[in-house]
Amino acid sequence: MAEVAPRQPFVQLQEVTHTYGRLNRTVTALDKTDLKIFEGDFVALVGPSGCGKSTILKLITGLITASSGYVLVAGREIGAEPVRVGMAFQNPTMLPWLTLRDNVMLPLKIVPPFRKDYRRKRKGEYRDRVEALLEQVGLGGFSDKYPWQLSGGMLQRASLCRALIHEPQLLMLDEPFGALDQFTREELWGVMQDLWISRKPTVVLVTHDLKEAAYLANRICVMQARPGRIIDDNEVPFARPRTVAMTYDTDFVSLTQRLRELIVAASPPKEATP
Ligand SMILES: Nc1ncnc2c1ncn2[C@@H]1O[C@H](COP(=O)(O)OP(=O)(O)OP(=O)(O)O)[C@@H](O)[C@H]1O
Repeated sequence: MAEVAPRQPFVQLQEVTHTYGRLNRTVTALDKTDLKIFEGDFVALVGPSGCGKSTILKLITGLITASSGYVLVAGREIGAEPVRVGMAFQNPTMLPWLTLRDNVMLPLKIVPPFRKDYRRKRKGEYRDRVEALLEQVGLGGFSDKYPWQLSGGMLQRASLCRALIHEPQLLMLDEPFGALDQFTREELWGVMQDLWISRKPTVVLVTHDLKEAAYLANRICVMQARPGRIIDDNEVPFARPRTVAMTYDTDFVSLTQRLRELIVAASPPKEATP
């Protein structure tokens, strides 16, 4: 019988250590960390403040270089080949002088291979593509509005569109729903889930919200601080599409409680206050 080759991870951290600062003022943000993320996966990183979640995002996107160890994307060391990345943060940072359509269109103007065709396709295909995506996230009819005319939830929807419009191989989400009220946040989980189901990008989500991690991710990696390490890697077994109602089910609540206990145990002790 022919042997089946093992599936190759799309992103791999091998014994990665990252230290910020120099001389006697250094912080080991990440210590000998291993992580494998497969194509089309949705991985959430959770853990106490300062455990190195954002550092992992920066390493995977090549914004910083590991002090030691290897960061591989698509089987090659990061930086060897350009990788298309989409990002969304807590603050949607839209350009105020551009309409929603033009804000979402920006990556097509900047990122290869799209930028080469930008002028030619701008009025046609690219514009339709932006409109279709805005429609999918419930922003149909708002493309001519300016950022100041929209609510925080609407801007975050647009920010997800901007992160996805250029079909990124990797989607990095750094607490994208952290500044929204609970209802808007839950609505946006649904939007994000629909986008993931229809496009299957490889996603890494950093969040402090354990319910959000369990709603959205296929895998949840729990980290500890000082030094930053992954101490637990959980498959999330719940069927998709997930709903807010499911977050009250016993299995869902047990999972988030277990994660919470792990994080509390992994948090550095609070300094005593006089
Ligand atoms: N540019 C930097 N210079 C020095 N130290 C840094 C720098 N960036 C991060 N750190 C430190 O590295 C550690 C990990 O930071 P990182 O931002 O990755 O953590 P995090 O888990 O994303 O934190 P949070 O949940 O609070 O956003 C922290 O102790 C932080 O203070």
